[in-house]
Amino acid sequence: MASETLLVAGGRVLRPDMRVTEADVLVDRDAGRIKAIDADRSADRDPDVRLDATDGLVVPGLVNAHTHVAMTLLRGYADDKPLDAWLREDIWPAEAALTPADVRAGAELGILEMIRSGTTAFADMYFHVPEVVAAVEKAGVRARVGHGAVTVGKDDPDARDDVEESIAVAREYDGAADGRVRTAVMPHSLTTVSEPLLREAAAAARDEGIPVHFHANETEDEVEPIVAERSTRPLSYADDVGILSARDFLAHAVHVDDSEIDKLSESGAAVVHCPASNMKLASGIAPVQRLLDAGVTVALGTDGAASNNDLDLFGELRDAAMVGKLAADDAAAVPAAAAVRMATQGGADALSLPGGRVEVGAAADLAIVDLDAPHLTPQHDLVSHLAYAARGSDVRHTVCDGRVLMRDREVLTLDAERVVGMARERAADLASRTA
Ligand SMILES: CSC[C@H]1O[C@@H](n2cnc3c(O)ncnc32)[C@H](O)[C@@H]1O
Ligand SMILES: [Zn+2]
Repeated sequence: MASETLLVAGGRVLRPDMRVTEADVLVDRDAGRIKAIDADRSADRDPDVRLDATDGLVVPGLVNAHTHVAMTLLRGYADDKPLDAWLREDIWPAEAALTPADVRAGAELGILEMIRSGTTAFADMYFHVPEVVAAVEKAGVRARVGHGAVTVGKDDPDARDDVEESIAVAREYDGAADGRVRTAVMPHSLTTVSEPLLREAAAAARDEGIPVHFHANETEDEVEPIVAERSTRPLSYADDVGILSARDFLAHAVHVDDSEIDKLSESGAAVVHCPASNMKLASGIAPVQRLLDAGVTVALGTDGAASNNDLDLFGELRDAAMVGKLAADDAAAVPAAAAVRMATQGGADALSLPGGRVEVGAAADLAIVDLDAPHLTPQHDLVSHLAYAARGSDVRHTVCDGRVLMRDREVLTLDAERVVGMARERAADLASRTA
């Protein structure tokens, strides 16, 4: 029996080399792959499903390469503090009160927000991971998920338990949701996990062929103790404990020196740039153009919704292009195409997930951006529009793995009203419990 088809018809298409061409995109729904990109618009005149892309631009589904999705419940809970105080005084005490049902509600809310703004894949570091997996499965997106292990401040058995949970969760859920869920071992950071347990996490990940994901070089306060205690830079330490390989990806890399940029480039480890979170927590400005010049794979992440405060990756695209110029003191740095590559190809490559490119044979993970808007008029350069002018609310349809997740701005896989209502209830209850 012939497989079912989806035709995304009447639009323009962003190609992997950043050219924009007029074409229809034909999708094999059973395989979840792009079957044809047809400039003659004759690919399939009778598809099983048709999406209208008139006045639209078909782009790869965006990849949010670092978040803590259930932190949507903590959006606006604590603002205007630097990272360390924010985590210790507000966020960690609140997170200690989160139940599995809270994480489920927060994850569904975050995924709803991401589907609405054209994100089809994300990396998530949190706890109560089965709830995140269930939300991903239901919503139809892709994710690389993991349990974030923290050992600082815990006695030995508790510290070990947390790292073992990170390893066990990574083993158990890799390949869940028909392969849309992949995993990573996720030690929280180089300063919040002890050296022996970092080494154990690294060894387990290597044995399983699973990546390691962690926060690194986010603030000066995090770099200084490592340099003082170990007389080495944090990424040299990360390399030494075994968490800097071509599979691994780290969030932030704000305060990196030349030797660390070389290390990233030699190892093949990817960086997830989180410009909004870095600005809001005043962590610093990552040297993105220098990373790109060194050949490092750079992706974009929102970080959690409590330090952003949204999960709209279009905001990161714009922030990355803008702040990249400031960091380099050069208006030509991080041009629009580089920012778009980070949000698409860079994200898929960093996470080792399918997608990130609209090309034949690639995963059918797509966002169709509606160009018929005053703020997207005129249309001299659509790559410029994606980086500097488009917003998540411009996304008209979202497709992941060949399945339509949002059609004409209506999310089909989640009941938006129920998800928002549940998140409101859970957040109010959490606030009353932590007051
Ligand atoms: C233990 S699960 C992950 C953990 O990370 C916390 N977190 C959120 N944002 C950041 C950030 O910018 N740097 C470091 N850690 C962060 C989150 O609240 C969870 O506790
Ligand atoms: Zn983070």
